[in-house]
Amino acid sequence: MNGEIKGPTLPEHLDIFYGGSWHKPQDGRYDDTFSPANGKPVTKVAVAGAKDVDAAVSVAHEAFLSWKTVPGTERARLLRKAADVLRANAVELARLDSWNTGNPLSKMLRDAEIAAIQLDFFAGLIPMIRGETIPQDETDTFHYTVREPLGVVARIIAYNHPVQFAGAKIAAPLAAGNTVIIKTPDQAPLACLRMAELLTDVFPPGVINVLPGKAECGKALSAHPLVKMVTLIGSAATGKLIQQSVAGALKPTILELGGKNPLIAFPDADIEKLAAGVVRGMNFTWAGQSCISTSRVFLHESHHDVVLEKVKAILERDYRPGVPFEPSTTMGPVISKEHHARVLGYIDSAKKEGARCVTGGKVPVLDKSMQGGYWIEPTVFADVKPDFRIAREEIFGPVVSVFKWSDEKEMMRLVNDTPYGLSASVWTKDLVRATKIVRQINAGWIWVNQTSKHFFGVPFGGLKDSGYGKEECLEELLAHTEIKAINVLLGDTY
Ligand SMILES: NC(=O)c1ccc[n+]([C@@H]2O[C@H](COP(=O)([O-])OP(=O)(O)OC[C@H]3O[C@@H](n4cnc5c(N)ncnc54)[C@H](O)[C@@H]3O)[C@@H](O)[C@H]2O)c1
Repeated sequence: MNGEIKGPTLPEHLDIFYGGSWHKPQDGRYDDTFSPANGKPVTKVAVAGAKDVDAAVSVAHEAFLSWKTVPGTERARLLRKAADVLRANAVELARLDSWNTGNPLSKMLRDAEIAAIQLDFFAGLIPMIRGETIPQDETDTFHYTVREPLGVVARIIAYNHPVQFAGAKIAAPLAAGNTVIIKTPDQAPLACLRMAELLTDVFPPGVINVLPGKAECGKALSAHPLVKMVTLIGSAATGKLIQQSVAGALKPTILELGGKNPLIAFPDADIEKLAAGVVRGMNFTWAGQSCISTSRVFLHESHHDVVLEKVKAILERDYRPGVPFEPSTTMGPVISKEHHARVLGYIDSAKKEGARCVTGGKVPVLDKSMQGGYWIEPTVFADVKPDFRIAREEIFGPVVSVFKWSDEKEMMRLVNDTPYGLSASVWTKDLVRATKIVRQINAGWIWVNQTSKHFFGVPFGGLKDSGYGKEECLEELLAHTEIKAINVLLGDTY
C-alpha cells in the first residue's frame, strides 16, 4: 500500500471541555497532534494552561456542591448510562485512539469496553460507601462514621490507552460523589475529546471535565487549592513532581507509575507456554508501551537457549507492524519522534555494552504510507548484564532483556535490584514453590504462569518507585472518600 491512509473522523470539538461546554484556550495555544504511524500531524488541539485550569476547577467545584447530594442510585444509573454510550461508540473511539497512538485498530477495539466495565463495576460498588459503628466501654456515647466525597478530583493520564484510561478513571470519583477533571495524554488527546462530546448530556454540567494539555496543565491542576485529590498514570519522575505540587495542600494522591518488571522462569516451567508468556508479557502489540510489561526475563540455564529460539520464532511469525487500520497489523509504533530516538538510544547502548541481539534491534522497512512513523522491531537481547542501561531503566518500548540464571538466591537478588515494584510473573508447575517465591518479590501485582492481564476487583498498583494506592477495586472507590467520625452523647452529662 503506497497511498495516503485516510484517518478517522475527528471530534467536532478540539477545545477544552468544562462546565458542560467547550472553551477556547485563554492564551490561544493550539498544538499539532500526530499519528505516530506516519509521523504526520493529524490536526491542532487546544493546549489548556493555568488560566483554563482555574476556570475548569471553579465550575467543577460548583458542580460538586450539587453532585454530592445526588443519591447513589442515581449516580449509579448515570455511570451505567455512560458505560452504554462508550460501548455503543467503541469502534469510533478505537479508530481515533488507533490513529493517534498508531496501535492496531483490531487490538484497540476493546479499550472502550474495558472503560465501560469499570463504569459498571464502580456503579455496582456504590452501596459499599458506608460507615461503621464503633463500640466503646462507655455506654452513654454512640460512635459512628460516615464517608463523604472529597470535591474536585484531577486524574492525569498517560498515552498508551487514552480512552480506556479516561473512561475508566472517571468511574470511581464519580461513583463516590466527586466531580472529575481528566487531563488527557499530551500526545493522544483525540479519543478523550470525543468521549467528552459523547458524555456531554449524560452527566450534569461540570461533573466531568476534559482538559487537553501538557505538563503545565497537570502541574496547575495538582497545585490548585480546589482540587482535593490528584491521581496519575505516568512515569515515576512525574509522580515525584506531583508529590511536590500537592505537598503544600496536603492532598491525597494515587500514583500508578512505571516498572522494570521481572519474569522468572524455573526449570520445571512448561516450555511452550513460557515462550508464549515471554512474548505476551512484553505487550509488543503496543510496542512494549505498557507499564506492566515484563521487560526483564530470567530464564534458567536448563531451558534458556530453547526458550529464546521459540520467542524469536513467535515474534518473527506473529508481530507485524503496519497500517493501524489493517486487520493484518499486529503491532504499533512508539508514540513520538522523541520517544523513538530514546528507545533506539537504549538499543544502541545495549549493543555497545555487549548484549546479544537475538531478534529485532532495527527500524523495520515498511510500505511508503507508514514511512516517517516511529517504528521499531520487536527486540530481544540476551547475555544482558545487570549493570547495562537496558537492564536498569524503564525503556517503555519493544525491548526485552534476558538473563540466564543458575543460582536461585542470586537471581532473586537481581529480581528485586530495581527501584521499581509494579508487576512480576513467575513460571513453575510447582505452586508451593510459586507461593514461596512470590513472597520474596517486591512488586504490587504478581502473576503465576501467566502475564499481562488485569482482573477487575483485584487491587492493582505498584510498590516502591512504581507508586502507591490501589485501583480497579473497592480501595479505589473508598480512596475517593474521606471518613468523618461522629460521637453522640446519649446520657444527660459527660
Ligand atoms: N502504573 C500504571 O498503571 C501505568 C499505566 C500506563 C503507563 N504508566 C507509565 O507511564 C509512563 C509513560 O507515560 P508518559 O510518557 O505519558 O508519562 P509522563 O509521566 O511523561 O506523563 C504522564 C502524564 O503526566 C502529565 N505530567 C507531566 N508532567 C507533569 C507535572 N509536573 N505535573 C502534573 N502532571 C504532569 C503529562 O502531561 C501526562 O498527561 C511510563 O513510565 C509508564 O510505565 C503507568
